[in-house]
Amino acid sequence: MNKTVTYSPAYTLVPTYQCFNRCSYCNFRTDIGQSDWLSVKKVREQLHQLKLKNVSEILLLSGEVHPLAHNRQFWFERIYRLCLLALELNFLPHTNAGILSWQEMEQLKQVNVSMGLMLEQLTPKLLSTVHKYAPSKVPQLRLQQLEWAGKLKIPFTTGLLLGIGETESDWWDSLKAIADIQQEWGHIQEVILQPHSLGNQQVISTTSFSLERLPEVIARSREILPDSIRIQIPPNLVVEPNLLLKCLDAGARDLGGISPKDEVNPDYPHLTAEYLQSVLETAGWQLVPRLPVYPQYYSWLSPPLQKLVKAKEKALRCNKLINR
Ligand SMILES: O=c1nc2n(C[C@H](O)[C@H](O)[C@H](O)CO)c3cc(O)ccc3cc-2c(=O)[nH]1
Ligand SMILES: C[C@H]1O[C@@H](n2cnc3c(N)ncnc32)[C@H](O)[C@@H]1O
Ligand code: MET
Ligand code: SF4
Repeated sequence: MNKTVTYSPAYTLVPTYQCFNRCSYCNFRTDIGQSDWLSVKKVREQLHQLKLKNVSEILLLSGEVHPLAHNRQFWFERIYRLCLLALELNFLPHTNAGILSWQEMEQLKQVNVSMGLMLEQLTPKLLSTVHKYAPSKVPQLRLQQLEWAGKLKIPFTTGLLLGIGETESDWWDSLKAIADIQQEWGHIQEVILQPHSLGNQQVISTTSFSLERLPEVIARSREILPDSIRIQIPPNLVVEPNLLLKCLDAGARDLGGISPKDEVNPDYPHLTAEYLQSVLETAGWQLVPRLPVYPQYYSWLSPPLQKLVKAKEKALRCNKLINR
């Protein structure tokens, strides 16, 4: 068996924390007008400091502006501009900015090597609970986004948020929906199985996902999802070494972006890749860095993006040798 586990050395940018949705599990959002927009100037400074570190991915995670709000265009252009800047500085952008119009997605494809949107869960019943005030979380809308990304040939990351009030059979329904979309379009690189983890900002006082169930969810996901999809789990939310190893035994093969701060779950700091490697080694696993786009999708990218990706791939290989 190939005992390789991947992760993406990443840095997260947040264009805005302001969000018109109110998912009751969210520790990220602020109300409209209650936080600053990330400026191009500030990002330029931040990214310049990063230049020598081994970071390849810039993950842009954003709060959302209502599609009909007067500042939707301003929001979109800021995100586009930040992606461009990241590219100019030789980083590879991956944007998850929630629901986008077809045109917005088409434009972001030009400045992203891959994009993401969590399905969360397929069941509509969450629309009367945790998603009651979150119009962006309508499951059919999210499925449509996954299909559009497929039609536009955008390498994509999606996933489930576990433990937000869904049942066990809801998990399998959500996974089957993703499997069906993959069957048709083949653009889904990874599925994140994200355990809902309580933080100190969120409005509900429900419980976190019971982590000990994660290995069985992974094992069943491995049966439902096609082999072309890698299963990702966040190591900062699954910190107990034995549990992490059980998740790998069950079929997880990717640890996602490892960045200085997990913006979505700021109460759960990331461990370093070196530490994770030391845990994985005890069971014969090897942790290797990857890019935010997998090689089988390189031909989907525009020629300038392909060129940059190939250069980054080379750099990744060299760094790996230097670090050994
Ligand atoms: O590559 C991605 N990683 C996503 N990640 C994983 C990310 O790579 C890292 O685990 C950290 O969030 C980086 O700070 C998420 C993590 C979460 O806690 C919640 C949501 C996401 C969503 C994405 C995503 O769309 N694309
Ligand atoms: C960007 C993604 O972050 C996830 N997300 C939002 N809040 C939490 C939380 N408390 N715990 C874990 N994941 C969360 C959702 O799945 C969203 O789509
Ligand atoms: N707002 C987007 C979503 O929920 C991405 C960031 S969530 C912290 O899909
Ligand atoms: S999870 Fe995303 S959509 Fe929901 S409130 Fe938070 S930022 Fe907004």
